[in-house]
Amino acid sequence: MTPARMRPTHPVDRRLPDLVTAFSLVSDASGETLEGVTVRGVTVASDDVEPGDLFVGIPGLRRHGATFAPGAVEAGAVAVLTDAAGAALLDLPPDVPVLVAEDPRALAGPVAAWVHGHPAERLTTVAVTGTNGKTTTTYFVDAALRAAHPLTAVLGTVELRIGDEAIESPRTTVEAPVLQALLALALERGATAMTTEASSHALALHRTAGTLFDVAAFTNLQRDHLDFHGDMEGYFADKARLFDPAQSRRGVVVVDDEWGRRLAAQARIPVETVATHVGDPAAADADWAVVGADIGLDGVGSTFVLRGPDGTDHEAVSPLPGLVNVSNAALAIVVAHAAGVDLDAAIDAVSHAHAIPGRMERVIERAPGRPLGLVDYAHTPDALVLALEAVRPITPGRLVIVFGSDGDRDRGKRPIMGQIAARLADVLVVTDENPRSEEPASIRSAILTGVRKQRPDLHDVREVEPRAQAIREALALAREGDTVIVTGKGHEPTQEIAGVFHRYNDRDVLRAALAEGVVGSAWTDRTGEPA
Ligand SMILES: CC(=O)N[C@H]1[C@@H](OP(=O)(O)OP(=O)(O)OC[C@H]2O[C@@H](n3ccc(=O)[nH]c3=O)[C@H](O)[C@@H]2O)O[C@H](CO)[C@@H](O)[C@@H]1O[C@H](C)C(=O)N[C@@H](C)C(=O)N[C@H](CCC(=O)O)C(=O)O
Ligand SMILES: Nc1ncnc2c1ncn2[C@@H]1O[C@H](COP(=O)(O)OP(=O)(O)OP(=O)(O)O)[C@@H](O)[C@H]1O
Repeated sequence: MTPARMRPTHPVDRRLPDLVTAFSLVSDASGETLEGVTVRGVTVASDDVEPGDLFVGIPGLRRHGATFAPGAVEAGAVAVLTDAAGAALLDLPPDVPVLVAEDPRALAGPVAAWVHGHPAERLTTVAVTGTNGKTTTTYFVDAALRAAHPLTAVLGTVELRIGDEAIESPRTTVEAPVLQALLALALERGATAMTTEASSHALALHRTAGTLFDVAAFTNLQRDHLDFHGDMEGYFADKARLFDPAQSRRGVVVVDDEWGRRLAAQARIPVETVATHVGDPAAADADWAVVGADIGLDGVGSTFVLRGPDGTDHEAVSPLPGLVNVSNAALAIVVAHAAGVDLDAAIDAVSHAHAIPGRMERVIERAPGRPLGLVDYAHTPDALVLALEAVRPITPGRLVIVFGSDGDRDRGKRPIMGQIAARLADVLVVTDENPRSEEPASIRSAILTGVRKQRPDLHDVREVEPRAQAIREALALAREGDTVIVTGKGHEPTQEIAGVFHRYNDRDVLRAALAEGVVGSAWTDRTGEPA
């Protein structure tokens, strides 16, 4: 099923004249024409139209959505909402009312919320924004919300999940009408809470408009997406939109970086602050602070002490490796508490949070005769450093990495990623990620240029394709005490090669290789050297 089809199964027919009145829309249709029309869904994409929909023709960044109104009407749209420029493009049958508003993109969410009966008002809702850690934090928050809510929904980069039913997600934050329909469906299924990632694109493009979140969360801000937001100020301003009274009731902000401190100072909603770096001066002024952390608990996660606003210390656990996940876990606990979950229950639930698909996911558990096998989404230099630094303290043996770099994307990062891997890991298996239209060998070659800077003799470096074979070779090289980390693709269910999406998943390959008995097979006891 596609996300656009995840709609309530019992939609309510809403009278178009009521919608016109509720949003003060201008209509070209006579009162009589409007009178007979009812809408039961909303979409901004002609391909997603279902019979009975209102099609919103958005003036896009590339083209005007109104151009696609005839196709939308053919597919069953009963009315069109657009702006004056869009209306001027239209030549529709006279029985299809055209409604005009100044900013249809900003209205798509509120109109969809209205059509679906404002589902968010009947759910506990949380939105998580920030450059890194959104997915992880969202799943930790969901784990904590489940302590108080029998059925929850979680929406983000990895999947769109309601209870135990999930479909692949097309992007980090779905289109505004899709979000409202998902909320309505979640309600129908009996959910009482929902957590979503809110990307900066989504906030800039009003995809979350129409929902007043109970709690908004901010992880951090690092350089990213400047092609879209212009500069860091623009990027920050778009993230800050989530902390507006029209968008969220209250906020929880990590104040480890300057952007978080600015956000907390300027937000026009009540904000609780969280400092997650032990010993950071920011902790003195923060409401919540991580005052001690012990990484490597049970060979993987970490324990930490979270000091609350009343000065009480709480022992907590992050089930995922590395200090960044102490940050994410601390934030999630405070967010869930702000959303009404008992603090001890939130702490307990986060400590037992299930694996997050492709985020430091433990696919092979460390065991006698076996390495630890992890899959992580790190696909930028910064994330790669964090991932490898997180894994080193939990690796008594050698750290083996399988990695590549994307085609048709930032070429500059390829040698940097190679150099980082050579510096922070012991054994490197360089392979393909999503080569897209590029020649895979030339991407690997650029990575190896960076590897050579750090390790000119290429000792313990292999170049292997295809990716599945690279994972098998890494496992063959690994022994008890080692860690094999496969980075770059995380949960992704496909690999894009020469324009074709092939079904492929790192976790499946790791599991299959384990089952085939590949672990350690490259070693011969006689020589002590891998074959
Ligand atoms: C850069 C960006 O975010 N673009 C978004 C923007 O597109 P746009 O304004 O360029 O749309 P357009 O192509 O000019 O089309 C205008 C309108 O015509 C409609 N249309 C277009 C073609 C057609 O056949 N029928 C039709 O109805 C489109 O749905 C749209 O409503 O508005 C569209 C409608 O809301 C979005 O679908 C589209 O997201 C595109 C698909 C996208 O890829 N966005 C990515 C960059 C994104 O949002 N990523 C973030 C995560 C970023 C990260 O952290 O990595 C995310 O939340 O996933
Ligand atoms: N709090 C954090 N600070 C910095 N880096 C982090 C943090 N949490 C996770 N990371 C790193 O960022 C990468 C992506 O993590 P995650 O998927 O949770 O973030 P995200 O914001 O959802 O990013 P994306 O939208 O790309 O999935 C991981 O590889 C991890 O190593």
